[in-house]
Amino acid sequence: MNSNKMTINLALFGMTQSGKSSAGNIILGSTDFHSSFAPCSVTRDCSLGRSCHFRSFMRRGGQEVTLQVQVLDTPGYPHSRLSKKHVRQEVREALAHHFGQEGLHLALLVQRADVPLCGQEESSPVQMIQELLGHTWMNYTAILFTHAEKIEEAGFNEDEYLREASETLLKLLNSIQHRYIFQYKKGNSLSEQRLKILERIIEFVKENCYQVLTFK
Ligand SMILES: Nc1nc2c(ncn2[C@@H]2O[C@H](COP(=O)(O)OP(=O)(O)OP(=O)(O)O)[C@@H](O)[C@H]2O)c(=O)[nH]1
Repeated sequence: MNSNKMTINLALFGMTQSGKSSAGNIILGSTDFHSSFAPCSVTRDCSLGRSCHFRSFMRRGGQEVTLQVQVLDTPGYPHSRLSKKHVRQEVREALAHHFGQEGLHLALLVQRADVPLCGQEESSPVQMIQELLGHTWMNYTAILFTHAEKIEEAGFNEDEYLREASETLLKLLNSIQHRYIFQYKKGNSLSEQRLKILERIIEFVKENCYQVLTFK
């Protein structure tokens, strides 16, 4: 790694229509990923998007670092058309292809805040993360709650929401050291949202001492 340049590698996981592509676009500040409402799964293939280079965003050892973010968008899991086996294989190959050598800094589990996370079945995205990232998955995973404006509309703040969350979600948050981000569609401008999300992601990556997971 060039000490004045840093690339942060992220992968998005989540159920169909949870808002993965839209979150990826917000993080990258682009429209690289096709995002739309549908009564079925939209994304069929993995794809990698790259942000522009940010200057004056991050410092390391007193030096200004130029930062670039790479985001891997993945098909929803479970998928409305593709088998679970197919999706797992597609994502496994994409992780090895894009992050095999460089490594993955953080997997974002994209979860709708207005859909309670209940008992984790074999077909849940968390199971896929565990399978693909291996036994240290919990050190490299954070939850990105989309549709967070629905929480506000229902009169909850973030702390109240988390206090009343399902046992499954609370257990998951405990195991990933309470790494979570709320993404709001209303109110803040897109660039404000992006900045807030990026700051949290960088915080998590720093707390993890910039460690990465590699895939052979
Ligand atoms: N209100 C609201 N809508 C959102 C939010 N995030 C995404 N959406 C909408 O949800 C729909 C699905 O978003 P996508 O980004 O395509 O979701 P996806 O997980 O990539 O979908 P698949 O590829 O089908 O799995 C789109 O209409 C988005 O505009 C959010 O935070 N709030």
